[in-house]
Amino acid sequence: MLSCSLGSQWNNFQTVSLLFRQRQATIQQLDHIFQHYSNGIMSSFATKAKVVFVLGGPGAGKGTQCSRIADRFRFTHLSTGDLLREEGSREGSQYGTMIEEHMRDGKILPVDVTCSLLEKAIKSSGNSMFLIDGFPRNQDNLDGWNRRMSSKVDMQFVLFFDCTEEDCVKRCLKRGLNGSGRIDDNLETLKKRIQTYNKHSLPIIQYFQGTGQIKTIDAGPDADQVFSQVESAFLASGF
Ligand SMILES: Nc1ncnc2c1ncn2[C@@H]1O[C@H](COP(=O)(O)OP(=O)(O)O)[C@@H](O)[C@H]1O
Ligand SMILES: O=c1ccn([C@@H]2O[C@H](COP(=O)(O)OP(=O)(O)O)[C@@H](O)[C@H]2O)c(=O)[nH]1
Repeated sequence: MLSCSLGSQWNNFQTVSLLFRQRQATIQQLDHIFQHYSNGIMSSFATKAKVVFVLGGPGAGKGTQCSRIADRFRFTHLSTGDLLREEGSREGSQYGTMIEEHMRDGKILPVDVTCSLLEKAIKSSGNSMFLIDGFPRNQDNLDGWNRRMSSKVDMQFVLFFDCTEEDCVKRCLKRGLNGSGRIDDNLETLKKRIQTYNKHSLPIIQYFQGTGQIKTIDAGPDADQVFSQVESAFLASGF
């Protein structure tokens, strides 16, 4: 039996090399053995992509912190909101109107739309470590992800930015006033986003709390102080 550990792969190569030196195998046999062993070595390196989900209320600071984590720990930051906005404004997209309407109403898009964009971004990134920012936001998201993606990646943990409703609203309104250009950074949509968050996203956060996969960050202080908590959480997980 071939083992996938590097130690035994090395022993296998030593055996092949000995056979060759002792002229006890034909070139064809050696080639066959070499292919077999090198496939084993390749599979021992082909590890699954690592994924961290990043959750929290609208404006909690998920995007701000994800940029810093990506720089510090070499993750690729996949903001589901940004992926949806890009898809929504892509010429010829069949989802343009649907995305705009859902965002304006603070509603969550069907998981197939979001998951397809995530899968495409993961495949084309060239990286193997991902922050998935703003997803999963409801049971449909979580079920769809589990059906489609969970066996293809290694979920590490869920980073939860715990922020008061008051701070969330203030930050989004300020972001809007500073020219975010987002159709949902206004008071009317924000009320709906907060309702959606409380009704659909909090139960998902509570679910992950139950499974022990959550790392909670106090998102109230300034961004530097928040990042020092985040950094400790990643270092404690071996990143
Ligand atoms: N810790 C913080 N304190 C105050 N403002 C913050 C903090 N973190 C982010 N912000 C600001 O709040 C707004 C929302 O942050 P963002 O990272 O875009 O949130 P999210 O991705 O959760 O919607 C941005 O304008 C950002 O500059
Ligand atoms: O997985 C996702 C992520 C975002 N959205 C939509 O995109 C909006 C903006 O999301 P984003 O993450 O950009 O902003 P946040 O509300 O977290 O500040 C949400 O209100 C939803 O309408 C969605 O449907 N599914």
